[in-house]
Amino acid sequence: MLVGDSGVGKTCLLVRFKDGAFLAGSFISTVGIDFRNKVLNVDGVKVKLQFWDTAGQERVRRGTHSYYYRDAHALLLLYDVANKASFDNIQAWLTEIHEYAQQDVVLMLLGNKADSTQDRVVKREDGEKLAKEYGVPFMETSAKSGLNVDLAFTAIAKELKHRSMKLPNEPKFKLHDYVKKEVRGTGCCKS
Ligand SMILES: Nc1nc2c(ncn2[C@@H]2O[C@H](COP(=O)(O)OP(=O)(O)OP(=O)(O)O)[C@@H](O)[C@H]2O)c(=O)[nH]1
Repeated sequence: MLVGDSGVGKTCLLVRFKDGAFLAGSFISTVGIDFRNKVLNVDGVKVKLQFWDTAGQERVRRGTHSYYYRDAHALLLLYDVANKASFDNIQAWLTEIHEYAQQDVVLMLLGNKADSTQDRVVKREDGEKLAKEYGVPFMETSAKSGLNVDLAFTAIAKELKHRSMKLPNEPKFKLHDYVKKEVRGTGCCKS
C-alpha cells in the first residue's frame, strides 16, 4: 500500500515501477484507491504483488485508510523532498499506521522526487534521521528519473517472499541491509 500526502508521487512511483515510464504533465489526484498488479521474479520465485495506490488528500482519505491498513502486508510511506509539509506530516502518518496497520507490517520510508535538486527543501540526512528514530528502512527515490524505484519495490517483494515461504536453508533476508544498495543522487536524467 502506498501512502503519504497528496502530490508526493505515489501514483507516479508505481507507474514508473510497473510500466517503466514517468507520468509527466498535469497532476490528477487519486480518488479513493487504485489497484495495480505486477508479477516479479524474486530469486527464481514468482511473486504476485497487488499494489494499493491510495489518495493522499485528507478529505478523501478519512475513513478509508484505516480499513485498508488492516489487510496491507507492506506500506511504502512517501514524502516529497521538495515539500517540507509532506515531510513534517510523516509523524502523523506513522501514528495512523501504528494505530491501524498490522504490527508486523513491512514499512519503508521513501523521500521521493530526489531529482528535484533546485527545489529540494528536505535534506537526505533529515530523512535518514527520522527513519532511524522509528527504525524504518529508508531511501530516496525519483519516479521521474527512475532512481531506486526498482530497488524499493524489489526490497519489499523480497521481504514478503521471505516471510511467506520461510525456506529452511535460506539465509534470513535483511531489509535494512538490502536498502543500503541505494544509489545516492538524483538519478537524472535516465527518463
Ligand atoms: N520532479 C518530480 N516530479 C514528480 C515525481 N513523482 C511525481 N511527480 C509529480 O508530482 C505530481 C504528483 O504526482 P502523483 O503521483 O499524482 O502524486 P500522488 O502522491 O499519487 O497524489 P494523490 O493521488 O493526490 O495522493 C505530478 O505532477 C507528478 O508529475 C518525481 O519523482 N520527480
